[in-house]
Amino acid sequence: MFNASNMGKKKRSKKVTEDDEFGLSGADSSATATTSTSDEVLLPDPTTLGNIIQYESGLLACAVSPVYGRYLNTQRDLKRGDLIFSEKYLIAGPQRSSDIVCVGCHSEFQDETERCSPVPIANGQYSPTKAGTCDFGALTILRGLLLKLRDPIAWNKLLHLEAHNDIRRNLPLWRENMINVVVVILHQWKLFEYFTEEEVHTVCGVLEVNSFELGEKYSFRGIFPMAAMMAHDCVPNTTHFQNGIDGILDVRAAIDIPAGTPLSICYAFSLEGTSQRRKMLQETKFFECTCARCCDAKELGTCLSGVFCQTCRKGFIYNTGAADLAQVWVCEKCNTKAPLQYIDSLLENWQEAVDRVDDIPSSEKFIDNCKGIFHPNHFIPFGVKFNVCQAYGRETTELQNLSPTDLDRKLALCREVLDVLDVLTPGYTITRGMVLYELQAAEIIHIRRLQANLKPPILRRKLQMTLKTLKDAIAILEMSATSTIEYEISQSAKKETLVDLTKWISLLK
Ligand SMILES: C[S@@+](CC[C@H](N)C(=O)[O-])C[C@H]1O[C@@H](n2cnc3c(N)ncnc32)[C@H](O)[C@@H]1O
Repeated sequence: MFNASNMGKKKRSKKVTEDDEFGLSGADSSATATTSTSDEVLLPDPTTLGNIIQYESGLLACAVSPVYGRYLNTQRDLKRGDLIFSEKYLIAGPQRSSDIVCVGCHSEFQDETERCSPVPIANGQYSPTKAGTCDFGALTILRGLLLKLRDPIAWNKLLHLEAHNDIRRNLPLWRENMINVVVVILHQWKLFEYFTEEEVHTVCGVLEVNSFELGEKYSFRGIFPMAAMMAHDCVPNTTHFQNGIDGILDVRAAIDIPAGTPLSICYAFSLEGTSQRRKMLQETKFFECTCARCCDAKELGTCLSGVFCQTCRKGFIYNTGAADLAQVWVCEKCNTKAPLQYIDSLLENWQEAVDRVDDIPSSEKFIDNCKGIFHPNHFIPFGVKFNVCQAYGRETTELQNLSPTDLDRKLALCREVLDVLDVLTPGYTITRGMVLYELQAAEIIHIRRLQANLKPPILRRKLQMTLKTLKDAIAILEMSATSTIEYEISQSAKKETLVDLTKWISLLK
Protein backbone atom coordinates (compact mmCIF):
# COMPACT_ATOMS: atom_id res chain seq x y z
CA MET A 1 0.00 0.00 0.00
CA PHE A 2 0.89 2.74 0.52
CA ASN A 3 2.49 3.37 -2.59
CA ALA A 4 5.14 5.95 -2.29
CA SER A 5 5.69 5.83 -5.98
CA ASN A 6 2.30 7.32 -6.74
CA MET A 7 4.31 10.47 -6.90
CA GLY A 8 5.42 8.79 -10.07
CA LYS A 9 8.74 10.56 -10.04
CA LYS A 10 11.60 8.38 -11.12
CA LYS A 11 13.89 10.92 -9.57
CA ARG A 12 12.59 10.14 -6.14
CA SER A 13 14.76 7.23 -5.32
CA LYS A 14 13.52 3.87 -4.24
CA LYS A 15 15.04 4.62 -0.87
CA VAL A 16 12.27 7.08 -0.23
CA THR A 17 9.63 4.64 -1.24
CA GLU A 18 10.63 1.92 1.15
CA ASP A 19 9.62 3.73 4.31
CA ASP A 20 6.85 5.59 2.85
CA GLU A 21 4.02 3.36 2.37
CA PHE A 22 1.66 2.36 4.74
CA GLY A 23 1.20 4.97 9.68
CA LEU A 24 -0.82 7.37 13.94
CA SER A 25 0.71 10.16 15.76
CA GLY A 26 -0.02 13.70 16.78
CA ALA A 27 -3.35 14.91 18.00
CA ASP A 28 -5.34 12.08 16.50
CA SER A 29 -3.38 9.33 18.15
CA SER A 30 -4.21 10.39 21.64
CA ALA A 31 -7.81 10.84 20.61
CA THR A 32 -7.97 7.32 19.28
CA ALA A 33 -6.06 5.78 22.14
CA THR A 34 -8.88 6.66 24.45
CA THR A 35 -11.56 5.44 22.10
CA SER A 36 -13.53 2.66 23.66
CA THR A 37 -14.03 -0.65 21.95
CA SER A 38 -17.41 -1.11 20.41
CA ASP A 39 -19.26 -4.29 21.37
CA GLU A 40 -20.70 -4.58 17.89
CA VAL A 41 -17.37 -5.13 16.15
CA LEU A 42 -15.68 -8.48 16.45
CA LEU A 43 -12.11 -7.76 17.47
CA PRO A 44 -9.79 -10.69 16.83
CA ASP A 45 -6.64 -11.60 18.65
CA PRO A 46 -3.99 -10.04 16.36
CA THR A 47 -2.18 -13.38 16.04
CA THR A 48 -5.13 -14.86 14.17
CA LEU A 49 -4.94 -12.18 11.49
CA GLY A 50 -1.94 -12.98 9.37
CA ASN A 51 0.97 -15.28 8.67
CA ILE A 52 2.95 -14.29 11.73
CA ILE A 53 6.61 -15.23 11.70
CA GLN A 54 7.70 -13.40 14.86
CA TYR A 55 5.57 -11.74 17.50
CA GLU A 56 5.58 -11.50 21.30
CA SER A 57 2.21 -12.75 22.46
CA GLY A 58 0.06 -10.06 24.09
CA LEU A 59 2.11 -7.16 22.74
CA LEU A 60 -0.75 -5.82 20.64
CA ALA A 61 -4.51 -5.63 20.90
CA CYS A 62 -7.05 -4.97 18.20
CA ALA A 63 -9.30 -2.00 18.94
CA VAL A 64 -11.88 -0.01 17.03
CA SER A 65 -12.48 3.71 16.67
CA PRO A 66 -15.16 5.70 14.86
CA VAL A 67 -12.39 7.37 12.85
CA TYR A 68 -10.06 4.55 11.84
CA GLY A 69 -12.24 1.48 12.15
CA ARG A 70 -10.19 -1.39 13.55
CA TYR A 71 -6.56 -0.70 14.45
CA LEU A 72 -3.68 -2.15 16.47
CA ASN A 73 -2.83 -0.79 19.88
CA THR A 74 0.44 -1.50 21.68
CA GLN A 75 0.01 -2.96 25.15
CA ARG A 76 3.48 -2.03 26.40
CA ASP A 77 6.05 0.72 25.86
CA LEU A 78 8.09 0.28 22.70
CA LYS A 79 11.54 1.72 22.08
CA ARG A 80 12.48 3.03 18.66
CA GLY A 81 13.80 0.22 16.51
CA ASP A 82 11.97 -2.51 18.47
CA LEU A 83 10.64 -5.28 16.25
CA ILE A 84 6.85 -5.36 16.73
CA PHE A 85 6.13 -8.29 14.44
CA SER A 86 7.26 -10.05 11.27
CA GLU A 87 4.69 -11.31 8.85
CA LYS A 88 4.74 -13.22 5.57
CA TYR A 89 2.36 -12.19 2.86
CA LEU A 90 -0.88 -14.07 2.41
CA ILE A 91 -0.94 -13.43 -1.33
CA ALA A 92 1.21 -11.35 -3.65
CA GLY A 93 1.33 -10.59 -7.36
CA PRO A 94 1.38 -7.95 -10.07
CA GLN A 95 0.15 -4.42 -9.38
CA ARG A 96 -3.26 -3.21 -10.50
CA SER A 97 -3.32 -2.34 -14.23
CA SER A 98 0.01 -4.09 -14.64
CA ASP A 99 1.38 -4.81 -18.09
CA ILE A 100 2.70 -8.25 -18.83
CA VAL A 101 5.22 -9.13 -16.18
CA CYS A 102 6.91 -12.31 -15.11
CA VAL A 103 4.72 -13.81 -12.43
CA GLY A 104 7.82 -15.11 -10.69
CA CYS A 105 10.11 -12.07 -10.42
CA HIS A 106 7.68 -9.37 -11.67
CA SER A 107 10.12 -8.00 -14.24
CA GLU A 108 8.44 -6.40 -17.23
CA PHE A 109 8.14 -8.71 -20.20
CA GLN A 110 11.00 -8.06 -22.62
CA ASP A 111 11.80 -11.29 -24.38
CA GLU A 112 11.99 -14.99 -23.62
CA THR A 113 15.45 -14.74 -22.14
CA GLU A 114 14.68 -11.97 -19.71
CA ARG A 115 12.41 -13.86 -17.39
CA CYS A 116 13.24 -16.00 -14.38
CA SER A 117 10.59 -18.59 -15.36
CA PRO A 118 9.90 -19.83 -18.89
CA VAL A 119 6.21 -18.93 -19.28
CA PRO A 120 4.45 -16.13 -17.47
CA ILE A 121 1.02 -17.75 -17.46
CA ALA A 122 0.20 -21.34 -18.19
CA ASN A 123 -3.10 -21.23 -20.08
CA GLY A 124 -1.59 -19.37 -23.01
CA GLN A 125 -4.35 -16.78 -23.17
CA TYR A 126 -1.93 -14.00 -22.51
CA SER A 127 1.02 -14.88 -24.63
CA PRO A 128 3.41 -12.05 -25.48
CA THR A 129 1.80 -11.72 -28.90
CA LYS A 130 -1.34 -10.56 -27.18
CA ALA A 131 0.51 -7.98 -25.14
CA GLY A 132 -1.81 -5.31 -23.87
CA THR A 133 -4.88 -7.51 -23.83
CA CYS A 134 -4.61 -8.40 -20.18
CA ASP A 135 -4.48 -6.52 -16.93
CA PHE A 136 -1.91 -8.70 -15.21
CA GLY A 137 -3.16 -7.30 -11.92
CA ALA A 138 -6.10 -9.70 -12.35
CA LEU A 139 -3.70 -12.52 -11.56
CA THR A 140 -3.25 -11.20 -8.05
CA ILE A 141 -7.01 -11.13 -7.62
CA LEU A 142 -7.15 -14.70 -8.88
CA ARG A 143 -4.50 -15.72 -6.35
CA GLY A 144 -6.72 -14.25 -3.65
CA LEU A 145 -9.81 -16.04 -4.96
CA LEU A 146 -8.01 -19.37 -5.18
CA LEU A 147 -7.63 -19.31 -1.38
CA LYS A 148 -11.35 -20.05 -1.26
CA LEU A 149 -10.73 -23.40 -2.91
CA ARG A 150 -7.37 -24.25 -1.42
CA ASP A 151 -7.09 -22.75 2.04
CA PRO A 152 -10.32 -21.75 3.80
CA ILE A 153 -8.47 -20.32 6.84
CA ALA A 154 -6.43 -18.00 4.63
CA TRP A 155 -9.58 -17.14 2.66
CA ASN A 156 -11.26 -16.04 5.91
CA LYS A 157 -8.22 -13.94 6.78
CA LEU A 158 -8.55 -12.22 3.42
CA LEU A 159 -12.29 -11.67 3.75
CA HIS A 160 -11.74 -10.22 7.22
CA LEU A 161 -10.02 -7.21 5.64
CA GLU A 162 -11.77 -3.98 4.69
CA ALA A 163 -12.89 -3.88 1.02
CA HIS A 164 -15.07 -0.74 1.12
CA ASN A 165 -17.52 -2.32 -1.35
CA ASP A 166 -20.26 0.11 -0.31
CA ILE A 167 -18.17 3.12 -1.32
CA ARG A 168 -16.47 1.54 -4.32
CA ARG A 169 -19.75 0.27 -5.79
CA ASN A 170 -20.67 3.88 -6.64
CA LEU A 171 -17.35 4.81 -8.19
CA PRO A 172 -16.09 4.45 -11.81
CA LEU A 173 -13.51 2.06 -10.35
CA TRP A 174 -16.20 -0.58 -9.83
CA ARG A 175 -17.00 -0.57 -13.55
CA GLU A 176 -13.32 -0.67 -14.45
CA ASN A 177 -12.87 -3.73 -12.21
CA MET A 178 -15.96 -5.24 -13.79
CA ILE A 179 -14.40 -5.02 -17.25
CA ASN A 180 -10.75 -5.68 -16.43
CA VAL A 181 -11.07 -8.22 -13.67
CA VAL A 182 -14.55 -9.67 -13.05
CA VAL A 183 -15.33 -10.45 -16.69
CA VAL A 184 -11.81 -11.71 -17.29
CA ILE A 185 -11.77 -14.10 -14.34
CA LEU A 186 -15.36 -15.33 -14.45
CA HIS A 187 -15.96 -15.43 -18.20
CA GLN A 188 -12.69 -15.39 -20.13
CA TRP A 189 -11.02 -17.75 -17.71
CA LYS A 190 -14.37 -19.53 -17.23
CA LEU A 191 -14.23 -19.64 -13.44
CA PHE A 192 -17.84 -18.57 -12.88
CA GLU A 193 -18.66 -21.90 -11.24
CA TYR A 194 -16.25 -21.21 -8.44
CA PHE A 195 -16.57 -17.53 -7.61
CA THR A 196 -19.34 -14.95 -7.55
CA GLU A 197 -19.14 -11.45 -9.01
CA GLU A 198 -19.34 -10.03 -5.49
CA GLU A 199 -16.41 -12.18 -4.33
CA VAL A 200 -14.24 -10.93 -7.19
CA HIS A 201 -15.14 -7.32 -6.39
CA THR A 202 -14.42 -7.93 -2.72
CA VAL A 203 -10.96 -9.29 -3.41
CA CYS A 204 -10.34 -6.28 -5.72
CA GLY A 205 -11.31 -4.02 -2.81
CA VAL A 206 -9.19 -5.88 -0.27
CA LEU A 207 -6.19 -5.53 -2.54
CA GLU A 208 -6.92 -1.86 -3.25
CA VAL A 209 -7.34 -0.90 0.42
CA ASN A 210 -4.82 -3.15 2.13
CA SER A 211 -1.92 -4.13 -0.08
CA PHE A 212 1.67 -3.09 0.45
CA GLU A 213 3.92 -2.24 -2.43
CA LEU A 214 6.81 -4.68 -2.51
CA GLY A 215 9.89 -5.41 -4.56
CA GLU A 216 13.44 -4.17 -4.59
CA LYS A 217 13.96 -4.22 -8.34
CA TYR A 218 10.45 -4.70 -9.72
CA SER A 219 7.34 -3.53 -7.98
CA PHE A 220 4.50 -5.88 -7.01
CA ARG A 221 1.91 -5.94 -4.23
CA GLY A 222 1.17 -8.17 -1.28
CA ILE A 223 -1.35 -8.60 1.51
CA PHE A 224 -0.14 -8.76 5.14
CA PRO A 225 -3.36 -9.01 7.17
CA MET A 226 -1.82 -8.06 10.53
CA ALA A 227 0.15 -5.10 9.16
CA ALA A 228 -2.95 -4.02 7.25
CA MET A 229 -4.71 -3.50 10.58
CA MET A 230 -2.47 -0.51 11.35
CA ALA A 231 -4.15 2.87 10.95
CA HIS A 232 -2.86 5.63 8.73
CA ASP A 233 -1.10 8.78 9.92
CA CYS A 234 0.87 11.20 7.74
CA VAL A 235 3.59 11.13 10.44
CA PRO A 236 3.68 7.46 11.34
CA ASN A 237 5.10 5.92 14.49
CA THR A 238 6.14 2.64 12.86
CA THR A 239 8.39 1.78 9.99
CA HIS A 240 8.67 -1.39 7.98
CA PHE A 241 11.39 -3.27 6.20
CA GLN A 242 10.60 -5.73 3.48
CA ASN A 243 12.48 -8.80 2.47
CA GLY A 244 11.46 -9.10 -1.16
CA ILE A 245 12.99 -12.54 -1.55
CA ASP A 246 10.90 -14.45 0.99
CA GLY A 247 8.03 -11.95 1.18
CA ILE A 248 8.45 -11.08 4.86
CA LEU A 249 7.68 -7.68 6.32
CA ASP A 250 9.31 -6.56 9.58
CA VAL A 251 7.26 -3.87 11.35
CA ARG A 252 9.30 -1.85 13.87
CA ALA A 253 8.75 1.12 16.14
CA ALA A 254 10.13 4.19 14.33
CA ILE A 255 10.03 6.23 17.54
CA ASP A 256 9.43 5.44 21.23
CA ILE A 257 5.76 4.46 21.49
CA PRO A 258 4.07 4.47 24.89
CA ALA A 259 1.70 1.64 25.87
CA GLY A 260 -1.87 2.32 24.78
CA THR A 261 -0.90 4.09 21.57
CA PRO A 262 -2.34 3.08 18.18
CA LEU A 263 0.29 1.84 15.73
CA SER A 264 0.38 3.92 12.60
CA ILE A 265 1.84 3.78 9.17
CA CYS A 266 1.68 6.25 6.29
CA TYR A 267 -0.42 4.81 3.44
CA ALA A 268 0.60 7.72 1.19
CA PHE A 269 4.01 9.09 0.28
CA SER A 270 5.11 11.09 3.35
CA LEU A 271 7.18 13.50 1.33
CA GLU A 272 4.32 14.78 -0.81
CA GLY A 273 2.19 17.80 0.10
CA THR A 274 -1.09 17.52 2.02
CA SER A 275 -3.36 17.95 -1.02
CA GLN A 276 -1.49 15.21 -2.89
CA ARG A 277 -1.51 12.78 0.05
CA ARG A 278 -5.17 13.44 0.77
CA LYS A 279 -6.14 12.94 -2.84
CA MET A 280 -4.36 9.61 -2.93
CA LEU A 281 -5.95 8.51 0.38
CA GLN A 282 -9.40 9.56 -0.78
CA GLU A 283 -9.14 7.90 -4.18
CA THR A 284 -7.49 4.66 -3.17
CA LYS A 285 -8.15 4.19 0.57
CA PHE A 286 -11.54 5.93 0.59
CA PHE A 287 -11.16 8.20 3.62
CA GLU A 288 -10.36 11.82 4.43
CA CYS A 289 -7.24 12.08 6.54
CA THR A 290 -7.60 14.42 9.53
CA CYS A 291 -4.24 13.80 11.21
CA ALA A 292 -2.37 16.66 12.92
CA ARG A 293 -0.20 17.22 9.86
CA CYS A 294 -3.13 17.33 7.43
CA CYS A 295 -4.95 19.88 9.62
CA ASP A 296 -1.95 22.20 9.74
CA ALA A 297 -1.48 24.43 6.67
CA LYS A 298 2.29 24.51 7.32
CA GLU A 299 2.53 20.76 7.79
CA LEU A 300 4.02 20.90 11.30
CA GLY A 301 6.28 23.81 10.38
CA THR A 302 7.93 22.09 7.43
CA CYS A 303 6.06 24.24 4.88
CA LEU A 304 6.14 21.33 2.42
CA SER A 305 3.28 22.82 0.35
CA GLY A 306 4.28 26.52 0.53
CA VAL A 307 4.04 28.45 -2.76
CA PHE A 308 5.76 31.85 -3.09
CA CYS A 309 3.26 34.73 -3.35
CA GLN A 310 3.67 36.58 -6.65
CA THR A 311 1.50 39.47 -5.36
CA CYS A 312 3.50 40.68 -2.35
CA ARG A 313 6.65 38.70 -3.18
CA LYS A 314 7.29 38.35 0.53
CA GLY A 315 5.15 35.59 1.91
CA PHE A 316 4.11 32.05 1.03
CA ILE A 317 0.69 30.78 0.08
CA TYR A 318 -0.75 27.86 2.09
CA ASN A 319 -3.97 25.91 2.08
CA THR A 320 -5.59 27.58 5.07
CA GLY A 321 -8.68 25.43 4.65
CA ALA A 322 -6.75 22.25 5.42
CA ALA A 323 -8.43 21.62 8.81
CA ASP A 324 -11.88 21.75 7.14
CA LEU A 325 -10.83 19.57 4.23
CA ALA A 326 -11.22 22.62 1.99
CA GLN A 327 -8.72 24.09 -0.44
CA VAL A 328 -8.41 27.78 0.40
CA TRP A 329 -4.99 28.98 -0.68
CA VAL A 330 -4.05 32.28 1.00
CA CYS A 331 -0.80 34.26 1.33
CA GLU A 332 0.40 34.35 4.94
CA LYS A 333 1.63 37.96 4.51
CA CYS A 334 -0.75 39.86 2.19
CA ASN A 335 -3.81 37.58 2.49
CA THR A 336 -4.16 37.37 -1.28
CA LYS A 337 -6.29 34.38 -2.19
CA ALA A 338 -4.87 32.16 -4.93
CA PRO A 339 -7.31 30.24 -7.16
CA LEU A 340 -7.00 26.47 -6.83
CA GLN A 341 -6.58 26.28 -10.59
CA TYR A 342 -3.43 28.42 -10.34
CA ILE A 343 -1.94 26.14 -7.68
CA ASP A 344 -2.84 22.99 -9.62
CA SER A 345 -1.39 24.16 -12.92
CA LEU A 346 1.77 25.47 -11.24
CA LEU A 347 2.35 22.08 -9.65
CA GLU A 348 1.60 20.25 -12.86
CA ASN A 349 4.13 22.29 -14.83
CA TRP A 350 6.86 21.90 -12.23
CA GLN A 351 6.18 18.20 -11.79
CA GLU A 352 6.78 17.81 -15.51
CA ALA A 353 9.99 19.82 -15.28
CA VAL A 354 11.31 17.70 -12.42
CA ASP A 355 11.22 14.65 -14.68
CA ARG A 356 13.88 16.21 -16.86
CA VAL A 357 16.31 16.51 -13.96
CA ASP A 358 18.84 13.72 -14.19
CA ASP A 359 22.21 14.73 -12.77
CA ILE A 360 23.74 17.04 -10.19
CA PRO A 361 24.08 20.14 -12.41
CA SER A 362 20.48 19.90 -13.69
CA SER A 363 19.28 19.28 -10.12
CA GLU A 364 21.08 22.36 -8.85
CA LYS A 365 19.70 24.42 -11.70
CA PHE A 366 16.21 23.15 -10.93
CA ILE A 367 16.56 23.96 -7.22
CA ASP A 368 17.75 27.43 -8.17
CA ASN A 369 14.83 27.94 -10.56
CA CYS A 370 12.40 27.00 -7.79
CA LYS A 371 13.50 30.03 -5.77
CA GLY A 372 10.80 32.66 -6.06
CA ILE A 373 8.26 29.95 -6.92
CA PHE A 374 8.16 27.63 -3.94
CA HIS A 375 9.12 27.52 -0.29
CA PRO A 376 12.64 25.98 -0.09
CA ASN A 377 11.06 22.92 1.59
CA HIS A 378 8.25 22.61 -0.94
CA PHE A 379 7.92 18.94 -1.84
CA ILE A 380 8.92 19.49 -5.47
CA PRO A 381 12.37 21.03 -4.84
CA PHE A 382 12.63 18.96 -1.64
CA GLY A 383 12.49 15.70 -3.63
CA VAL A 384 15.35 16.94 -5.79
CA LYS A 385 17.36 17.98 -2.72
CA PHE A 386 16.76 14.56 -1.20
CA ASN A 387 18.31 12.90 -4.25
CA VAL A 388 21.11 15.36 -4.86
CA CYS A 389 22.34 15.37 -1.24
CA GLN A 390 23.04 11.68 -1.72
CA ALA A 391 24.42 12.08 -5.26
CA TYR A 392 27.31 14.41 -4.32
CA GLY A 393 30.39 12.26 -3.83
CA ARG A 394 28.70 9.18 -5.32
CA GLU A 395 27.88 9.98 -8.94
CA THR A 396 30.80 11.48 -10.80
CA THR A 397 33.38 12.49 -8.20
CA GLU A 398 34.34 10.42 -5.18
CA LEU A 399 33.59 11.96 -1.82
CA GLN A 400 37.23 12.55 -0.90
CA ASN A 401 37.76 14.37 -4.21
CA LEU A 402 34.80 16.75 -3.94
CA SER A 403 35.75 20.40 -4.17
CA PRO A 404 35.40 22.36 -0.90
CA THR A 405 32.33 24.09 -2.38
CA ASP A 406 30.67 20.82 -3.36
CA LEU A 407 31.49 19.23 0.00
CA ASP A 408 29.95 22.22 1.80
CA ARG A 409 26.92 21.95 -0.45
CA LYS A 410 26.51 18.24 0.33
CA LEU A 411 26.73 18.98 4.07
CA ALA A 412 24.22 21.82 3.87
CA LEU A 413 21.76 19.79 1.78
CA CYS A 414 21.97 16.73 4.05
CA ARG A 415 21.26 18.91 7.12
CA GLU A 416 18.43 20.75 5.36
CA VAL A 417 16.83 17.46 4.30
CA LEU A 418 17.25 15.92 7.76
CA ASP A 419 15.50 18.88 9.40
CA VAL A 420 12.38 18.00 7.40
CA LEU A 421 12.73 14.22 7.78
CA ASP A 422 13.09 14.62 11.56
CA VAL A 423 9.55 16.03 11.58
CA LEU A 424 7.81 14.05 8.85
CA THR A 425 9.46 10.63 8.92
CA PRO A 426 10.97 10.70 12.42
CA GLY A 427 13.04 8.02 14.05
CA TYR A 428 14.33 4.80 12.60
CA THR A 429 13.26 5.09 8.99
CA ILE A 430 15.41 4.03 6.03
CA THR A 431 14.93 7.45 4.47
CA ARG A 432 16.58 9.10 7.49
CA GLY A 433 19.16 6.33 7.77
CA MET A 434 20.45 6.92 4.25
CA VAL A 435 20.72 10.68 4.70
CA LEU A 436 22.41 10.27 8.11
CA TYR A 437 24.88 7.94 6.45
CA GLU A 438 25.65 10.51 3.74
CA LEU A 439 25.99 13.27 6.34
CA GLN A 440 28.54 11.44 8.50
CA ALA A 441 30.57 10.46 5.43
CA ALA A 442 30.78 14.10 4.30
CA GLU A 443 31.53 15.27 7.85
CA ILE A 444 34.50 12.91 8.16
CA ILE A 445 36.06 14.29 4.96
CA HIS A 446 35.31 17.82 6.10
CA ILE A 447 36.90 17.27 9.53
CA ARG A 448 39.98 15.64 7.97
CA ARG A 449 40.48 18.67 5.78
CA LEU A 450 40.10 21.04 8.71
CA GLN A 451 41.83 19.12 11.45
CA ALA A 452 45.18 20.91 11.31
CA ASN A 453 43.38 24.15 12.18
CA LEU A 454 41.11 22.79 14.89
CA LYS A 455 41.84 22.93 18.60
CA PRO A 456 41.76 19.40 20.11
CA PRO A 457 38.57 19.91 22.19
CA ILE A 458 36.73 21.22 19.15
CA LEU A 459 38.06 18.42 16.97
CA ARG A 460 36.98 15.86 19.59
CA ARG A 461 33.48 17.38 19.85
CA LYS A 462 33.03 17.37 16.08
CA LEU A 463 34.20 13.77 15.82
CA GLN A 464 31.91 12.68 18.63
CA MET A 465 28.94 14.29 16.94
CA THR A 466 29.83 12.54 13.70
CA LEU A 467 30.23 9.25 15.59
CA LYS A 468 26.70 9.63 16.93
CA THR A 469 25.36 10.26 13.41
CA LEU A 470 27.24 7.22 12.12
CA LYS A 471 25.91 4.98 14.91
CA ASP A 472 22.33 6.12 14.23
CA ALA A 473 22.75 5.45 10.50
CA ILE A 474 24.13 1.95 11.15
CA ALA A 475 21.40 1.14 13.69
CA ILE A 476 18.73 2.04 11.15
CA LEU A 477 20.24 0.56 8.01
CA GLU A 478 21.13 -2.76 9.57
CA MET A 479 17.46 -3.40 10.22
CA SER A 480 17.03 -3.79 6.45
CA ALA A 481 16.86 -7.22 4.88
CA THR A 482 20.30 -8.74 4.40
CA SER A 483 19.80 -8.81 0.61
CA THR A 484 19.54 -5.02 0.36
CA ILE A 485 22.12 -2.39 -0.47
CA GLU A 486 21.18 -0.56 2.74
CA TYR A 487 22.17 -3.58 4.82
CA GLU A 488 25.41 -3.93 2.90
CA ILE A 489 26.21 -0.27 3.56
CA SER A 490 25.51 -0.67 7.28
CA GLN A 491 27.83 -3.65 7.57
CA SER A 492 30.75 -2.07 5.77
CA ALA A 493 30.26 1.15 7.80
CA LYS A 494 30.31 -0.94 10.97
CA LYS A 495 33.44 -2.84 10.02
CA GLU A 496 35.42 0.08 8.63
CA THR A 497 34.20 3.62 9.33
CA LEU A 498 33.01 2.94 12.88
CA VAL A 499 36.29 1.25 13.82
CA ASP A 500 38.42 4.01 12.24
CA LEU A 501 36.41 6.83 13.75
CA THR A 502 36.42 5.31 17.24
CA LYS A 503 40.17 4.81 16.99
CA TRP A 504 40.70 8.39 15.79
CA ILE A 505 38.79 9.74 18.80
CA SER A 506 40.62 7.48 21.23
CA LEU A 507 43.99 8.71 19.94
CA LEU A 508 43.15 12.35 20.61
CA LYS A 509 44.80 13.74 23.69
C1 LIG B 1 -5.70 -0.99 5.69
S1 LIG B 1 -7.26 -0.67 6.32
C2 LIG B 1 -6.93 -0.53 8.02
C3 LIG B 1 -7.81 -1.42 8.84
C4 LIG B 1 -9.25 -0.98 8.87
N1 LIG B 1 -9.42 0.09 9.82
C5 LIG B 1 -10.18 -2.11 9.18
O1 LIG B 1 -11.04 -2.00 10.07
O2 LIG B 1 -10.08 -3.12 8.48
C6 LIG B 1 -7.51 0.96 5.76
C7 LIG B 1 -8.83 1.54 6.10
O3 LIG B 1 -8.89 1.90 7.48
C8 LIG B 1 -9.52 3.18 7.64
N2 LIG B 1 -8.51 4.13 8.15
C9 LIG B 1 -7.23 3.86 8.43
N3 LIG B 1 -6.61 4.96 8.90
C10 LIG B 1 -7.50 5.95 8.90
C11 LIG B 1 -7.45 7.33 9.26
N4 LIG B 1 -6.33 7.90 9.70
N5 LIG B 1 -8.58 8.06 9.14
C12 LIG B 1 -9.72 7.49 8.67
N6 LIG B 1 -9.83 6.20 8.30
C13 LIG B 1 -8.74 5.43 8.42
C14 LIG B 1 -10.01 3.58 6.27
O4 LIG B 1 -11.31 3.09 6.13
C15 LIG B 1 -9.09 2.82 5.36
O5 LIG B 1 -9.63 2.56 4.10
